[in-house]
Amino acid sequence: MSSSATAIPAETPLLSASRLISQALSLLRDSPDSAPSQDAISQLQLSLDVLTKLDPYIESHSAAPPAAFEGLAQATVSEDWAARHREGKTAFPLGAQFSAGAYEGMFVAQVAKSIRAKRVLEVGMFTGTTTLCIADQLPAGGKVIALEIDAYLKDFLKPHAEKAGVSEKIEVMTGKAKDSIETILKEVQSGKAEPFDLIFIDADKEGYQGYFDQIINGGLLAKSGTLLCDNTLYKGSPFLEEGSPQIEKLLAKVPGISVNNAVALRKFNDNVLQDKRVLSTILPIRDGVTWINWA
Ligand SMILES: C[S@@+](CC[C@H](N)C(=O)[O-])C[C@H]1O[C@@H](n2cnc3c(N)ncnc32)[C@H](O)[C@@H]1O
Repeated sequence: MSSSATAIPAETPLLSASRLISQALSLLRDSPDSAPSQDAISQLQLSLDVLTKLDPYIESHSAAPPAAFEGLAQATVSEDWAARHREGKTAFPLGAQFSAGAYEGMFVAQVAKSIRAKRVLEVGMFTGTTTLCIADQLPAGGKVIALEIDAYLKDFLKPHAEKAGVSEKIEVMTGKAKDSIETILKEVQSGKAEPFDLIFIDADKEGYQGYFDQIINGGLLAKSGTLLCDNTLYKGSPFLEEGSPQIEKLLAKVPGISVNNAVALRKFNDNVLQDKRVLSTILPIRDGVTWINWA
């Protein structure tokens, strides 16, 4: 484990919520036989507000996405993903929640802008909400190469990218990301293409370590480049003790959580931390984003 041996207290919104919950629990424990304490209930309600209003507030007070984002978001939300999967158009059962949304899309785009990125790689595109945000922030001649297993999703993004006027800045490579990265690696290693200024890994979670190894071992990330990896705080699972009753309960009770993803991301976080070639910080952005640079 990293971090200083001396813990400096962090006064955060999550700490406010946890303090309120802890006080409510004490009130409930002190009156086990009577009706639930009204104080406890109102404290739990307040902590619920602090927790559930955090992400919407961040989103409403962060940079807005490009105008064409709205149509793409609406199409993403109204699509019948279960039907598309039954028809064999998507390899996996997808859903609107697979999109990183406006706030995270714009965060990735702002990173691209701040480092003056010209070449960006996105591993796992879905409907391209983040792709669109990135492309909108790239300078003329800039390119985001998005890797996506489903050709259906490439077609899904097309009209929205055209409407946004960023089609020439987006190249979607369909097929398994591992194979697409291998193809790109050959181009970069033979000098036919430049390494990437920014890479965003957001495909299958069990594949993260493999993508990281391909990228870092193969020199796909430019020397001053930034690598971002999504979902590294996967629903709260990595920081609950492995094998504990708490993690078992989380895995059993949180809808849509995958045990394999939880295991893979816990290992991935440990490996990244121990990899002396890179410097990394986990940012509590939505489901967690790890920010990685060369050490
Ligand atoms: C979480 S979504 C990506 C969200 C997107 N990056 C965003 O910011 O909105 C993951 C995507 O990765 C794709 N995917 C999963 N496994 C893949 C693989 N082995 N190769 C390529 N794409 C894959 C899925 O089809 C899905 O569209």
